[in-house]
Amino acid sequence: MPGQVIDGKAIALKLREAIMERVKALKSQGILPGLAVVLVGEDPASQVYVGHKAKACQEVGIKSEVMKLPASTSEAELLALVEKLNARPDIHGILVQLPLPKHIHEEKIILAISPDKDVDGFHPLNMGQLFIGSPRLVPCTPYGCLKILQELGLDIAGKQAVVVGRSNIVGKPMAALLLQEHATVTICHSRTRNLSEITKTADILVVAVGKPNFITGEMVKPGAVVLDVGINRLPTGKLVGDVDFSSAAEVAGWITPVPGGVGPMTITMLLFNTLEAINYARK
Ligand SMILES: Nc1nc(=O)c2c([nH]1)NC[C@@H]1CN(c3ccc(C(=O)N[C@@H](CCC(=O)O)C(=O)O)cc3)C=[N+]21
Repeated sequence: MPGQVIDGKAIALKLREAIMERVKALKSQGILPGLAVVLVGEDPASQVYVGHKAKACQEVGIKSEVMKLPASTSEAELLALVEKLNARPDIHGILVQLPLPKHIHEEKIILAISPDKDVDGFHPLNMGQLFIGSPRLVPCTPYGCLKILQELGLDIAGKQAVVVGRSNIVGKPMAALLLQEHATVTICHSRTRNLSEITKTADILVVAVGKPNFITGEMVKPGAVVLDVGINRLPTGKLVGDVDFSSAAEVAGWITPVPGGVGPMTITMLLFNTLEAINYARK
């Protein structure tokens, strides 16, 4: 029997309604949540994502400030802007859109963002807190994947979870979150041998490799939950994930589509983290 398609958009909308209520309550206490989104360069895909983020903020009542800087911006100039934003009491969250132009060291910028305003959860302090089991601000995409599992009422404890991809922004924090929820976690990557033997053991399969249709139905355990983090634009203009949806959906118990799966949850968790960051703001 083909698996059920997970409506990430519907789950995201439901969570955003709760976020909207929290924003209202904060405003009645005189607190206006503020998010700064910094975009360096003119990458068209990044422009679109930043637009989505600003619109989502507006819809729930969060103040967003989008700062667009030319690709020629120096590392020192970007660091100076981050310092300014760190010091602003009206800005609770700072997101510097990645990837950055090659002449800017991403690691240096991430380190410069105050861990208290790091709504991406990429700062080593927040990443470290997650890995020692005391999560603070949690990276939005893996957090969104966890919320999907929780909202659907799917058990994680004791399950076999396989994460395909070992990036700092998705694979590693995803593995840490699943471990925290008591799954038995395996991380696979480009050097993994017998990948399909391992993916076939997964009750929960999370795929974040950036390769269109990389995981096919034969690699999926019958009944598994498949979360597809990939967003790949084909030359035809079609948007596809890292999972071959049609073959995997025949085998999986639950599966996220692309678009309309994990993506809307990522933005929802960014809104959520912006409200969380208010708790870390210095009074
Ligand atoms: N510092 C930083 N933080 C990020 O969180 C970050 C980043 N840099 N750089 C780029 C990636 C990408 N990303 C997406 C978020 C939402 C959708 C999303 O909402 N997708 C929708 C629509 C897709 C579409 O139509 O284009 C969907 O999947 O249904 C996609 C991609 C956040 N990123």
